[in-house]
Amino acid sequence: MQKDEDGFYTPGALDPPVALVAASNPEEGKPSVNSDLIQSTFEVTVTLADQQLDPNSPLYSAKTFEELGLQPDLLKGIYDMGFSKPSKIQERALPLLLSNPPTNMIGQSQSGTGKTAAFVLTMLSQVDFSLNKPQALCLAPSRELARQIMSVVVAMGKFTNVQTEYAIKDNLPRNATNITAQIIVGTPGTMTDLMRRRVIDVTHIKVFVLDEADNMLDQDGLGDQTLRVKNLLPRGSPVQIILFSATFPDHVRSFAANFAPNANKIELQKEELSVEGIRQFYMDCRNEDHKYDILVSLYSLLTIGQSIIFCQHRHTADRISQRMTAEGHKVASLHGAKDAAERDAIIDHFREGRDKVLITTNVIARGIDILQVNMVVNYDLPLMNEREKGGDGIPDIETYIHRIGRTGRFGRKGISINFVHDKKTWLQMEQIEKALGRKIIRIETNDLDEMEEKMKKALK
Ligand SMILES: Nc1ncnc2c1ncn2[C@@H]1O[C@H](COP(=O)(O)OP(=O)(O)OP(=O)(O)O)[C@@H](O)[C@H]1O
Repeated sequence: MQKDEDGFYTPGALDPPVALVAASNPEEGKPSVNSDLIQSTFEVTVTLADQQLDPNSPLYSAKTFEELGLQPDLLKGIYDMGFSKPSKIQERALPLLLSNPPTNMIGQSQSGTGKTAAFVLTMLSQVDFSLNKPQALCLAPSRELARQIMSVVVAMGKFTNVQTEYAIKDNLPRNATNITAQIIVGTPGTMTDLMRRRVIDVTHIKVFVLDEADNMLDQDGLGDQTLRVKNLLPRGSPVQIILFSATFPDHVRSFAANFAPNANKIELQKEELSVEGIRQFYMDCRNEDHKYDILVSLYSLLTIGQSIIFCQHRHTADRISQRMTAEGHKVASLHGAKDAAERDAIIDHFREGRDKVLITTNVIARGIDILQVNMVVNYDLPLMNEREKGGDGIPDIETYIHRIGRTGRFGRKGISINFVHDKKTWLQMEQIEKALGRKIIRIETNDLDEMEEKMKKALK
């Protein structure tokens, strides 16, 4: 797993608010209830409204945002973003998060189900806008995710006087002395640095959020740095600690419980971990080179919407993108070895849809929310680090869940395709399939028409 945190901020375009039609399988035969949604070419559509009325959906809620105890200015912000009803995690978490006295929370919900709004609304609710001091800190594992979270803070806080600041590399001048912003979002290394140098005065901090918390607490990942931030928080006054993720593997659960003592917990069962709307496929490639050929042959499908191609190593991402570019295809590559300004420009281009195919590493496996992404390719399956869990060759189930979760956001349909090319990778994929309890369907590599048909059907 890569630990990237560099660079400075250049404002990026955001996805437009949600007003979506996800097309359904006609057999499911649900009529659309929301007439002002875009009509799809498919016979029957399942709208976001339908899903939010289905008690079995993670997007379901029996309540309205008004019933969740939010301030009027924040309600305005939510509606301005195009949200009409809470999702399940928002309905369940918000009343607990906003209760008085504030209580810690460990919250789990599938990828793309609206966890960000739950913790952002909490930070915005707890802050005293008349006090120009840092009051809420939020950590994320990558600068790309920190920037995205900040864009949600700004959008939801549009009708408040909230002031915000980044704690990501190269954002503040070296001689910055004193941050007066109330909400600070960043990555752990830079956050620690700013706290140690007292650029962040911690006296008034009352909320501390970890997004992608299992990753942030993982001893083999960012755990040490995150712990350092926590240890720099004031000891006397209580700080509400909020941990959110789509995954909490067993080996971080007890650590999470110590990190956020006496927390309210919202947990998923193992079989609920992956989102239904993401159809998973695999392709049997002959060898490494054949993987490249197959990727190239998929290009027209990759660009129907947008796609993210995940590789295990930075050099693979670079090599593939250079080769594809030389052969006349338009692709971008993003990884932690690029400098901050470049990383910001690449992700912003992709968000704006100017690039349709992004070749990357685990750096953006988590949290990144780009609604137009309807395909994810695991060019290399995600594997545990050699140091972790006894060795290379063991599939990293959590990273797999997060990677495929870059598509199928908030009720949309998406496709993931795994490339396997030998017995070892086939067995690794079988382990993933078993762990998630969902079938991964084979697609022939030599029949492009069949491939296209299957994929288009999966997106219906
Ligand atoms: N109540 C809502 N109504 C409509 N859209 C929503 C609502 N809540 C969140 N969304 C949208 O759903 C998308 C996914 O939300 P978000 O990024 O918070 O997911 P997440 O649960 O944090 O996912 P991940 O686990 O991948 O980080 C975003 O585009 C967000 O704007």
